[in-house]
Amino acid sequence: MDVKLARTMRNLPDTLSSLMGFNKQLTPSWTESVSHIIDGLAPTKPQMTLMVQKAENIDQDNTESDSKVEKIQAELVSLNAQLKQITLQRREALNNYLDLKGNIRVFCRTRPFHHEESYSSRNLFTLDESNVFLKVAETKRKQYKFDKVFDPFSTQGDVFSEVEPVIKSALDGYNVCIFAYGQTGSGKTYTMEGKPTNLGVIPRGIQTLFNRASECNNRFLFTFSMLEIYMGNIRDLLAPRNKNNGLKNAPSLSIKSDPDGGIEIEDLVAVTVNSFQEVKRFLIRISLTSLNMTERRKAKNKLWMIDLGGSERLVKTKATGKRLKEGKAINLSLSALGDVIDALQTKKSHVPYSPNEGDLCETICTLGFATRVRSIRLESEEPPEVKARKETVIIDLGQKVSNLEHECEDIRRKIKNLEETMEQLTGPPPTISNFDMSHLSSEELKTDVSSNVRSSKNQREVSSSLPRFMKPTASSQHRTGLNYYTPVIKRIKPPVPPRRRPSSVYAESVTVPVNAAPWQSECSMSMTSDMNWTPSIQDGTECSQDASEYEIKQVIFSEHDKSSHDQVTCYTDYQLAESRDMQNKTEVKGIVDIDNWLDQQIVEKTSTYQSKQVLDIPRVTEGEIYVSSIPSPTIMACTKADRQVKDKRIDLALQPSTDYAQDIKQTKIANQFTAQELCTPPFKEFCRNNEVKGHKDKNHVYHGKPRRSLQEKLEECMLEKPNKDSRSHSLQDEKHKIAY
Ligand SMILES: Nc1ncnc2c1ncn2[C@@H]1O[C@H](COP(=O)(O)OP(=O)(O)OP(=O)(O)O)[C@@H](O)[C@H]1O
Repeated sequence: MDVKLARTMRNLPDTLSSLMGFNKQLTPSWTESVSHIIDGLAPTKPQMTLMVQKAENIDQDNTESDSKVEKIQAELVSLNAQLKQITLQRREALNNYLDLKGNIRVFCRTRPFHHEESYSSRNLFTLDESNVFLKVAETKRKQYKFDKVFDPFSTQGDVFSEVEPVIKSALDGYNVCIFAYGQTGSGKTYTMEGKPTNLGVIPRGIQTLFNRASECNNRFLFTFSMLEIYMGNIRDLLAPRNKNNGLKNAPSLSIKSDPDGGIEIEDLVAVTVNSFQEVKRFLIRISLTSLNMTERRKAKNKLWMIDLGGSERLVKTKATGKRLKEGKAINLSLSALGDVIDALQTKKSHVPYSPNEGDLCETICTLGFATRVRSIRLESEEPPEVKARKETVIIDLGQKVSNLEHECEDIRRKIKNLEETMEQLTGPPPTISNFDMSHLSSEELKTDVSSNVRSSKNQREVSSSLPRFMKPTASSQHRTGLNYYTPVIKRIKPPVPPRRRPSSVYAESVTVPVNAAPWQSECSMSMTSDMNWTPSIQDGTECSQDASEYEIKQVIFSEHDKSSHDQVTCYTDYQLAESRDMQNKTEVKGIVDIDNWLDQQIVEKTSTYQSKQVLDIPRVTEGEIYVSSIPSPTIMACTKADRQVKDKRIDLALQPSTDYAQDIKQTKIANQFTAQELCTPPFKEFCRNNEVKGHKDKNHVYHGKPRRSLQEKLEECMLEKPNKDSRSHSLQDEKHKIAY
């Protein structure tokens, strides 16, 4: 009946119009057909009853489903509000916790002894939770105090659990810098990078960032850069290259600061990454120890994770030639790092970021000095009762953070379930297409890049004898009459909806880093440059800082930006939808998509790099430990950009209490002791097959090879075809490498 009825119904208008006007059609056959239609249309009584019932059921169903949807919507609104509230509380608690713990925190980790290490050296130190006691003479022990001491049995997880809260705070808009300091072989790389089976701080940190970012209501854009500071020059390790334009010839980059206090490294390639897996591709591929950076839009907070060059003394290394030069520069750099920290710690009126006020780091000094000095306070100044109260508050806050994190997780789970139910009831939500995230980030970066290039053109003429990144800032040029100052071009900012500031704490975390940020992120670089400046002038040696860096730039969009879409979507989804568009935009502006970047490298005759890279990496099993006479400690310092905590509930002095400069100084002294009394250079190297290679001259094995820059290593990996010679050369030359 249905098909027939449908046809009849379709014809009904014609039929009715005929009835109304065209009497001539009232023929017997027409009348018959109309009666037939009417018969068909009129349901029988039982049919009618059924239809009415059906209609009632549908109505009822619709009403039920509508009320269900309404209920879910209401629940979602309430849960999202709760989540927002709890997230703010968590953020506030976490930041209070970190502030109380100290904005500069120093950990000491001693690595396990190798079985070949002398037994006598094992009695040279003892440890407790926060002290290392070093036996410096028969009856004399020196005490070194840290925020936490990790004994040789500590795991990578133990170390990371101390660092993790600081890394999480980077997502809240704080600048963070984590670096490892210690002599060669003390375990810096192991701690920072780890091994594939036992990941260190850097990969764990990156993973945490991605995990947290995907849970968060904000959207993030992570970009990844990698650079090396070597012999006074900054080189971009991700810059496109080919055979003719090898890394050796790659131009040195300059650090540029702008009047806003922002610091940028000009023309630095930034590759977008969407997941930990993508970052891992870099790690695998480049296999470097390094530094990470997160960047919050507007606030531009950065996370740096740095594996510094070895801190051993030159007298011990007996290095000559290029190696001596490099060693000198590294040690000068490290000692300048100590001086900077010392000045901050002891609240000296001048922080030797730089030799004079007219150099590159002027802006950094100005912006960073007050913030840092305010945050540093010697532990000994703290009365015991305050300390005790502080400890209690820290424990409470730690517990609070963890409870709140659990609450957040619960709520997120509920939200997810409700959204799934909603989807079943109403169908999938519309896809987001109107939120152009790429233009926000890339526009900003575009202006940065272009302004960098612009200022660099001017700067290039200034003091060309200096490494490029040490050139004076625009403002100092201006002040010293060089007049190379070029104002940063007016940034074309994309239209951004007004930012919502749900609470003072959130507002702080959004706004304060703009002022407080520079010192943290820039100190890494400024220390590097400053460290080198004076010595380079004084002794004429080349400057170098053998630290390499990863950067992850992160753009966080305010919740308001996102709330217009009324749904939580992680960046990855968005990125998929917009990837082509974004790619086109970002490539022009110095940000490239990871696949593109990798393709570029492969196209540029690097098809062999992977096997080369693998060959270059000695596989050291977990059981193996690099030989050194004493597991001299790796010092890890974590810093978080300071800002005032306005939580009235905590009426304690919030100054941190690390004796950092003292620690650094003492570490230097310790190295002297170890050099005289304790150290015997390692005498074997690890090979891929774990075979121990003996050497006639042990010192030669340890010191004989110049420190190869990361860039050189990379270049070798990228440009050379693997051959037996290079492979054996590499295996013999490389004492050890990062095992990624
Ligand atoms: N905590 C640890 N547990 C086990 N092995 C460790 C630990 N720390 C370091 N090692 C091992 O000691 C060796 C030297 O460590 P690592 O390469 O990290 O030193 P480093 O300080 O980074 O040296 P360099 O300054 O030359 O880069 C490596 O083989 C590493 O696996």
